[in-house]
Amino acid sequence: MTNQTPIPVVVNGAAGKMGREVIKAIAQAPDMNLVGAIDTTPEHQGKDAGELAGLSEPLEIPITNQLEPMLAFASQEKQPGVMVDFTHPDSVYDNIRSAIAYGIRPVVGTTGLSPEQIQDLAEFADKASTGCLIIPNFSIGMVLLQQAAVVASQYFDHVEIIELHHNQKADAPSGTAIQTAQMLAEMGKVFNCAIVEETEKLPGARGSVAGEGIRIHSVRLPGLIAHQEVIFGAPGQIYTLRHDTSDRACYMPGVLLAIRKVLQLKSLVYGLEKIL
Ligand SMILES: NC(=O)C1=CN([C@@H]2O[C@H](COP(=O)(O)OP(=O)(O)OC[C@H]3O[C@@H](n4cnc5c(N)ncnc54)[C@H](OP(=O)(O)O)[C@@H]3O)[C@@H](O)[C@H]2O)C=CC1
Ligand SMILES: O=C(O)C1=N[C@H](C(=O)O)C[C@H](O)C1
Repeated sequence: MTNQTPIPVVVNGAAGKMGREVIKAIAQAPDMNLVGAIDTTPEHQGKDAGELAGLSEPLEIPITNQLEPMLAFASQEKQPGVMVDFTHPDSVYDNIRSAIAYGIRPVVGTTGLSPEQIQDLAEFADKASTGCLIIPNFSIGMVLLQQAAVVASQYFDHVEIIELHHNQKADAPSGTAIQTAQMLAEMGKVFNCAIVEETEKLPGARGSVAGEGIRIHSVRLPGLIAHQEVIFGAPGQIYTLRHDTSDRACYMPGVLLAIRKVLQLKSLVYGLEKIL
């Protein structure tokens, strides 16, 4: 490790399930320094971010709901700063724009951005020549599953996606399932040509069509964390790819990599596979 100044990092959504995990990971990364912890939850205001994350020692960084002043503060650091965002689909677009406006590089795990919003943010980041990473899934296992699915899609014409998550998840389908379907749709063929005329006796029974005929089904249950199956079918065979998350720690190597990589970028990049 060199003597370089640590990367100043602001965590947005610091009191959430992912935010707490990110704070623990940053506290253990010698090349990073937590400079701000934002969260809107009223009962966590003023609490120490480290203690809330379960660290034995306080980090002396209190949780605040003041994003803009914190971005302004981080922009005064010697090193360019990074904002990690794990908040909510309703706020993430504005959070990214604010960070870029202050010259702070966003590393975004929050899902639920529309394609139009992502396009708009890409133009905004381009104009500001500022790196921005939007990563629907930070786990290496999911990148490998998606790569395997792309290979399989060359040989199978029928595929459906099932994603299963905890029931506190705000958006459906998951950002990962949408990205997986996009990757398959980019293969340049139409999947799942119907061989009978189908009638849905209950609306939604056949899931939602993401593009090129690819259907996504969303399951929400307590007891789940994050899981995805991509199921290919052909006469006489089924090929199933499945990824299971058993601990949110699985996302942390990807988050730390993204914090380091975003400083080298001058535009918006979408997907962990692009920075590996
Ligand atoms: N890319 C990836 O690999 C992963 C992505 N995710 C995504 O990350 C997001 C967060 O997930 P998770 O941590 O499980 O969710 P949580 O609800 O546990 O955490 C979100 C936190 O952000 C707070 N919050 C909400 N709005 C704002 C805001 N405008 N500014 C600051 N803080 C805010 C929430 O407070 P309050 O509860 O009071 O609203 C909460 O404390 C989701 O979109 C999820 O899909 C999750 C896991 C992995
Ligand atoms: O909300 C979650 O938990 C997760 N959200 C992301 C998504 O929507 O794809 C990533 C992972 O599935 C966990």
